[in-house]
Amino acid sequence: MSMGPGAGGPPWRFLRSDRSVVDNKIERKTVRRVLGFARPHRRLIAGFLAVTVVDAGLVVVPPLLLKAIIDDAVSGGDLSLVIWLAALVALVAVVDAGFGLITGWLSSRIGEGLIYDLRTQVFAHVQRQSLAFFTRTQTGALVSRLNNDVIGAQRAFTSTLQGTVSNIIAAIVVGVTMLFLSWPVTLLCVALFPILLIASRVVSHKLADLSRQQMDGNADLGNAMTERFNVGGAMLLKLFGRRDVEDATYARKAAVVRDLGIRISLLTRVFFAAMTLVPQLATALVYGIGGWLAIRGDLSVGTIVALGVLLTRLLGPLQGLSNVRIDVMTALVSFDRVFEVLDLPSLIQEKPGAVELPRTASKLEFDHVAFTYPRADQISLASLETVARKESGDSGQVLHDVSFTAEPGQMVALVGPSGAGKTTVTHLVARLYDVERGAVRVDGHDVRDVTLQSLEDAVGYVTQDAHMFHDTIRANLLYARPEATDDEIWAALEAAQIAHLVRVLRDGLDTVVGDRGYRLSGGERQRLAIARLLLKAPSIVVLDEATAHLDSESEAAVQGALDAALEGRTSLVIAHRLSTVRNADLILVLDDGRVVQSGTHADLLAAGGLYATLHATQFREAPVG
Ligand SMILES: Nc1ncnc2c1ncn2[C@@H]1O[C@H](COP(=O)(O)OP(=O)(O)OP(=O)(O)O)[C@@H](O)[C@H]1O
Repeated sequence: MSMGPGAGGPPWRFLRSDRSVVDNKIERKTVRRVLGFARPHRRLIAGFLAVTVVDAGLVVVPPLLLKAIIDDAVSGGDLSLVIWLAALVALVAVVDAGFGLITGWLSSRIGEGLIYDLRTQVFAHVQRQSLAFFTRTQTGALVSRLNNDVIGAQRAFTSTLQGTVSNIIAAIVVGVTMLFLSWPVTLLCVALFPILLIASRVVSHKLADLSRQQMDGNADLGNAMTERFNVGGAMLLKLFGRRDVEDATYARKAAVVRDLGIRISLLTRVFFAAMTLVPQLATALVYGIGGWLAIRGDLSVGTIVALGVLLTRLLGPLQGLSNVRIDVMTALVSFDRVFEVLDLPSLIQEKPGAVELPRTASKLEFDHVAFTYPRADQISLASLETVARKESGDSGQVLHDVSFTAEPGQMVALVGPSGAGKTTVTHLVARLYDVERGAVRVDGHDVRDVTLQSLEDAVGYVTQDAHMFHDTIRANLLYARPEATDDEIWAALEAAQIAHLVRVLRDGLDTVVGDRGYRLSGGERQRLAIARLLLKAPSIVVLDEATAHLDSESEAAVQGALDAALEGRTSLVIAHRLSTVRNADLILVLDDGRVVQSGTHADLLAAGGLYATLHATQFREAPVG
């Protein structure tokens, strides 16, 4: 089945089951693209091929010298000729070793260059995927794609390049030399070779299929571990007491990989058994028929020995060439898997001719916005989700006709029951997703018409579980503004009410936080994220307030940090605290994706309805105002 990535067609054409790639009709397009990747290295490749060709041609020289030693020098009793010829054999060996070094060096430069190109391109491309892509894709599968497949592609590429060229040249040079020495013996040996070709043809398809299944199996195992061996996953596992079930599931997946490994190894061995049997039969033929011809006086002894040696040198390249099919298949499968990722278009694209949004842009407007979350098949690759199911439906419309305006410097608070669509509204501001109908505008510009960079610069987010990289506090803060000085960092930490905490840490700004670093509490983490936001200094702030119960001291600190973060900026806040809704210039009450009420705290309380109910149940009185 041919469903390769190509231009045109709907984006969900990429959701394909893995089997469609297994049945590898090796596509010309893939080969052309691989050659495209090789193009920047063409000088090195040309040098590499030139050395390889000369080196491969050298393969017939020692057997011919051997023939001359036996037939001319030894038979003629010419000692000085023996010495000269032996010295030549040694010289050829030295030249051969030198060429080996040069080709090794060139091939590693080409190979590593290729890995570098593929890696950087895939990384850059994945980074530019929409947030939706990451909500579906399993990190383990993606990491495996970035590592294993890229390396697999490179390895197969260089070994194929070297193997094919040197083997073809060697096979031709050796074959012609043998024909020249004795065509009857050579033709008889060659008659055995179709066995090699048939074996290779049968096995290579099967092996490509199995090795792809094994790659997927390994990725699956990797995924199982990345999902479970992090704090969140491990905790879930413990809290639900699922150890035995997890053991069994993992064992089942590992067993699949084990069985595939055994089948691959067995198949390879059968293949190589055929490969070694044929040369031995051919050698017997050379000595048997050659010996008979020598007795009849048609062949010299030196020629038989040379033929025997040449035959061993012919079979190596022929075996190599029959493996080329397997190498090429494996390489193309790896390349195909990498290209599959490279071909996935991002849902969020910058328009050609997009304009720069001024950094000071601060008026935010939602104009009759409707939104539906994209379906899985529009955003991700089935092969990057272990549990890839075709989902029939989409999320259904999540937002309906949402309109509001936040004037420069105003605070708009979003409130509403769980699942009402508050987070979704905030996602649309910086184009984490695009609206389905209507428009989101900043300073009158539709966010789809401005450059992504300028939009990202103008809008800052602080989420509840603000992510920190596993790095120092300083590095995490500098992420927002690399050129910030220590004084500016401390000023931001002061304003975010977290400076006192950082000061008492033994390593201060150099304390490592994030995944495996110093444990910050929810409130501290959010204040650190606010400091990061202050350094970035966006003109529009989107904030999801911490819901975690804070003690009064933290509450006061968070309040202070928020005041600093929001001052002079336009803000959209998912409000969980009474002080926030009280201070808001406009409160939007969302229910089931619709704005059901809007106004100030006082207006809404007086009006009754959903806001009054939420007020009674959700917003607790802040101890410090
Ligand atoms: N990535 C997604 N794909 C599909 N549907 C989604 C996605 N994210 C959220 N939804 C759906 O959109 C609706 C609104 O979710 P949203 O997270 O915006 O609500 P919320 O008001 O922020 O809720 P909460 O207060 O619980 O965080 C929910 O029905 C949810 O199931």
